[in-house]
Amino acid sequence: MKDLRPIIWDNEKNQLILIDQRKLPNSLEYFVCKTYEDVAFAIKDMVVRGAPAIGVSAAYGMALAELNNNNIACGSKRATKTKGFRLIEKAHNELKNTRPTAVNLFWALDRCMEAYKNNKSILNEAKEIHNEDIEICKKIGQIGEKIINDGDTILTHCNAGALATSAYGTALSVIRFAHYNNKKISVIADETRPRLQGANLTAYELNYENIPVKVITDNTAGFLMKMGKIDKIIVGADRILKDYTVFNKIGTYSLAVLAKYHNVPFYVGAPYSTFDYENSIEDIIIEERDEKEVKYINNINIMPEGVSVYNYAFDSTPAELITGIITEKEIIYPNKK
Ligand SMILES: CSC[C@@H](O)[C@@H](O)C(=O)COP(=O)(O)O
Repeated sequence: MKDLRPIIWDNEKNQLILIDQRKLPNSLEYFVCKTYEDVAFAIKDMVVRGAPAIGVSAAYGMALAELNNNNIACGSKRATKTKGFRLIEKAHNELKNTRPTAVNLFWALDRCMEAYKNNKSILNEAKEIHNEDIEICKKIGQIGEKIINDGDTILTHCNAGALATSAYGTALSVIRFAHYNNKKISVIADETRPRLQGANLTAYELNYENIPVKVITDNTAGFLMKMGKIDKIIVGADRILKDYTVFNKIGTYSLAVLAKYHNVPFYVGAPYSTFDYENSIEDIIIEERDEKEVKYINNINIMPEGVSVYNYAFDSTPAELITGIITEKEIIYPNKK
């Protein structure tokens, strides 16, 4: 079976093709980006989501800005070098403002800006970031699968799978490679309110590869741990600080606390591009999304008029709750002396 590739660069038409994740699991449709503004919209509206995937998409957004810029430069209204630079800077800023928490976005955009400043092709840089991400995710799976035992039931949160990256995923790459190595595993996917990435995306991609998966409401996780039905938890990450504080989808912290209480090993799968060595916890902006995501289910209001909500998209989990961080190079054990 062909593996899921959420990000495709169309070399003939010079356009970016994304799996439209808003439409899953009911239909597999594609969203075409011809300009960097299309890419900015796709990230904001969560056509594409997941830390590595938004980084790679944003890099192609920069490439589209460069290509469209070259078209202007070649046309009748030939742009001056300074005007060209300003246009690339504008794309860089607009793409940076799409989502605030996942560091891969800023990392990929800065890498493309640097390439541009050094007179290199942004498109080549974007393709490099894309190909690297595929290899890195594969490595995370190959290194991480060693922690999985035959017969394990693994709980995961949100979607840290192929759909959140260029292929394989981070947390789900570990699960995939255990499955590829014939370990009999099963997965419990938190539905992940309010956007339901677990129910819509994780269940979709595991089912697509015939990896056994069951979906639970988020508030079922503790009870399953109490009954001894969870052997391990593996989640992804949107940002990891130098003290190994992990920012990930809202609900990750609650899971980690529950895991500690129930002695369930708690792992994070993430590439080094997710590490942020510069900022500390108080510098990180936790995205707050539209309250409609909580207030409405299937376009039907579920709350009394005038009542407000909290809709934080991410939370932070301290290193003391984390058993290991699986990267493309090694497994880091933050609490091993
Ligand atoms: C491999 S991706 C890790 C995270 O990006 C993922 O778990 C997550 O929290 C995604 O959040 P989302 O809001 O869907 O972009």
